Amino acid sequence: MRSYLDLLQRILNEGDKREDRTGVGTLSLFGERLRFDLSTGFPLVTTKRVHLRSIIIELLWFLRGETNVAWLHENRVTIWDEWADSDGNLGPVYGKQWRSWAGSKGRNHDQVAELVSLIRKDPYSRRQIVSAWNPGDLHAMALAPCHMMFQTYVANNRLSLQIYQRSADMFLGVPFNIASYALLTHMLAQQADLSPGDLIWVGGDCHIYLNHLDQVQEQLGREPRALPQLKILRRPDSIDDYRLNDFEVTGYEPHPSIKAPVAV
Ligand SMILES: Nc1nc(=O)c2c([nH]1)NC[C@@H]1CN(c3ccc(C(=O)N[C@@H](CCC(=O)O)C(=O)O)cc3)CN21
Ligand SMILES: O=c1ccn([C@H]2C[C@H](O)[C@@H](COP(=O)(O)O)O2)c(=O)[nH]1
Repeated sequence: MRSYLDLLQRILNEGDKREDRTGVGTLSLFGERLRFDLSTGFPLVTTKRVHLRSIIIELLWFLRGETNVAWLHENRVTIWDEWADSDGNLGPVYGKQWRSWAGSKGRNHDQVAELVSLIRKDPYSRRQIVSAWNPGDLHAMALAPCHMMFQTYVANNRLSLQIYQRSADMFLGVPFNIASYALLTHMLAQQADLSPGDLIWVGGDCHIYLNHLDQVQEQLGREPRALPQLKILRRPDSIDDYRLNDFEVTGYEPHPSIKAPVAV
């Protein structure tokens, strides 16, 4: 994860200091890319402890098509609470757009199921895309999608995935986002009988919140450690059938966690 740390350092050195929607203020750079070869290890930040359980639960929640925090709560995950209304609703966020994008003539599009079948049927298709950016629904979402679009690519029996993140909270959100899409790449590859290839993360506005600067400095003083390995313990029948205990991570020995307030 050296490349992630290098990007943090570059934002500290060269970032544009600016106001933002939350009122906290950030240092920001635009248009950055990180690449991880998933065959060499699972990209989970080691310079602080990252809570993978929350990440897996959040991804399963997206895949269930959920947009209410109730299911997250049943699984003791609270990361979306600040944005939910009093009934727990977030509006038509990722789960809705991924699994039932409302198209014309009342037709719903299950983009994820369509992606899996397209990867299987036409691995060289250049249309292997899932988008959460639905302009007609943005007004009703608690937060506009940050990781808004991803594309997959098959070569040499390896499935690669590129994710575009328009807005990236480099300290809190991005370690979650990278691990989440690495998991999704493993799952999609397994469903298509392929090996996981590269994960390419592309960030638009890549920012460090001004109340995360000490935490980032603390992290940059630490030596990154070997990446853990991810194993999926069985082959579920479909992308809908994964459960928390299907995932096993070994060799994760991170530095201690570092707390930081989330900007709302
Ligand atoms: N400003 C901001 N940053 C984000 O990363 C973010 C948002 N807003 N809004 C929507 C979601 C919610 N996400 C979040 C929210 C909180 C944490 C967080 O507090 N992480 C803690 C551990 C929390 C836990 O596992 O329970 C951390 O130390 O990483 C992470 C991602 C990512 N997104
Ligand atoms: O998965 C996520 C979700 C959100 N973020 C961050 C990026 C920004 O700091 C905020 C969103 O604010 P906007 O004003 O809508 O850009 O949340 C993230 O990094 N990852």
